[in-house]
Amino acid sequence: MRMLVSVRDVAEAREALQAGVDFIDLKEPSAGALGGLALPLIRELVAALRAGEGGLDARARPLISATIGDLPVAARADILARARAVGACGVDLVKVGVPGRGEAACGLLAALATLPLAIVPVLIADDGLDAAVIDAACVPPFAAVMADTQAKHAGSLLDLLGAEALAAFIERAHGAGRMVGLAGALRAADLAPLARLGPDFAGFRSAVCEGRREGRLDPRRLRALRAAIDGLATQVAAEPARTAAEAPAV
Ligand SMILES: O=C[C@H](O)COP(=O)(O)O
Repeated sequence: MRMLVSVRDVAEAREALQAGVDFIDLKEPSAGALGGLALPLIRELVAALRAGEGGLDARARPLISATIGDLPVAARADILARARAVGACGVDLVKVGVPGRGEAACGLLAALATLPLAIVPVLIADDGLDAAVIDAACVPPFAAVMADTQAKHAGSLLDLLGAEALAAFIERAHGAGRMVGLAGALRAADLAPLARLGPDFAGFRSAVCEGRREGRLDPRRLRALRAAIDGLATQVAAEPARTAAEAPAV
């Protein structure tokens, strides 16, 4: 399971790189769950990350994603324009929040699928995941699909949805050949169940900040989470052998 961390500036990007994250996600956490940074700042951060400026290690080469901001599903024209503008800043992936259910959300996904961009639909899952919306988000143009939460103080994505619903989401997305990411106030306690679910990556902000997610990244928490995720990989890799050897005959 790869690790995505949301950052708002060069100093935070440096902290995240030093901790060895796999994805740097450009976001303004105080502007909402998928708060967007100003376009000039996104361009500046992408250039600094690619060139290794400002103490950033260009050899680390994380994937760079950026969010477009929290926009209502009805603001389709604004969403498409903002996705194009963020994509033009040179990021690898453009994360677009898809709130709601039914035709409005599916219509937005169909429109996003026409853009010549590497878009990651982020299904806002506080009220559950709609099967039709999952299907519309799992079509080939999309680079990956994520589930995340809007309300960050109501528990983690796992608390809100439960492992069964998330397993069904991951199975559907993997079956369609999409990479899957999970986020939503995920904490260290969620790591073991997450690893069992097997998303391709997990996204973090709340768990790696001093205090609330609107605060600053905490290098100590970042490194501890990186180590815990690395430890999980070893643990999960060891599980099949142990299971085969120790499983009782039935
Ligand atoms: O995309 C990742 C998010 O920024 C995660 O934020 P969170 O851990 O506060 O939900």
